[in-house]
Amino acid sequence: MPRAFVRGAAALSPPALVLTHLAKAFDRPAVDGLDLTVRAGEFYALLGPNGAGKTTTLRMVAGLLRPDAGTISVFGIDALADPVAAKQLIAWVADEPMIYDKLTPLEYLAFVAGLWAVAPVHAEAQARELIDLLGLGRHANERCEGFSKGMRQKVALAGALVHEPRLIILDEPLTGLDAGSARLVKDVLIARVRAGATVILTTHILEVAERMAERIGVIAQGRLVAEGTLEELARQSGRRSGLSGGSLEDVFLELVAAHDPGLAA
Ligand SMILES: Nc1ncnc2c1ncn2[C@@H]1O[C@H](COP(=O)(O)OP(=O)(O)OP(=O)(O)O)[C@@H](O)[C@H]1O
Repeated sequence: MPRAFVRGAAALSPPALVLTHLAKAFDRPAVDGLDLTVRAGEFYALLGPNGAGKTTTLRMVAGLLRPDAGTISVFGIDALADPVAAKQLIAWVADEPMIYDKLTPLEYLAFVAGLWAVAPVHAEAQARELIDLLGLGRHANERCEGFSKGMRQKVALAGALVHEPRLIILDEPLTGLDAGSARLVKDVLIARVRAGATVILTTHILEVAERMAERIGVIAQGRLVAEGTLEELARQSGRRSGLSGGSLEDVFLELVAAHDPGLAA
């Protein structure tokens, strides 16, 4: 499908994700009145220091945690009122995903596709394509129990994509992958965005956000403290510090320190 057509369709779609005043506290607030909008068809990276509330936010979007307050809308669907409809549009890939060790990648993907009621012929074609794209072809018929952490991560990603979700949410998807595997995962995600899907990922690898994301959101202490393209973020941080330019690392540390002086170097 031509890219311009895909882009045009995305522009007509409701946003992939709208969070308003989202809040969740454990013994103290983890997500604290978060407002965030991710457009349809966008590659969006969520950055923030350890404990900023990124995973908690995404777990609420994926329907794994109930917010204390706020709203979650996924392509216009109220995810709190109709979680099943929202979940059908979402793929969630945790930072330490669970897969079934006794199954082979092909069996696991067939199982997951069955849960989503994907037609078996289509599911098998999807599964084989994903397994090949992620470099797992040689292991397609081996049980996952002998797989390395990186191989398991790729099986989990393939499982999350097999029902062709419109919103793909990944928590630290590239941590622990070698350079070759990371490249394969990045290529698969970019291909999905080109085909019209929306990707939201968290990462501590700033270069990933810098190179892949169309927009970057920075979270600190459970709130969105800055958002935009890399250039926009640099301008926001430059205005504060009186400096301009700088790498995403400079900009990120500046923005986070401005909202949490305890983190200032
Ligand atoms: N299940 C839980 N029970 C108690 N506290 C929790 C729980 N999950 C998260 N928290 C707390 O909520 C806060 C936000 O955690 P969260 O995992 O969302 O941060 P994060 O931005 O994803 O951090 P990291 O980059 O380290 O993964 C932290 O203070 C954390 O200790």
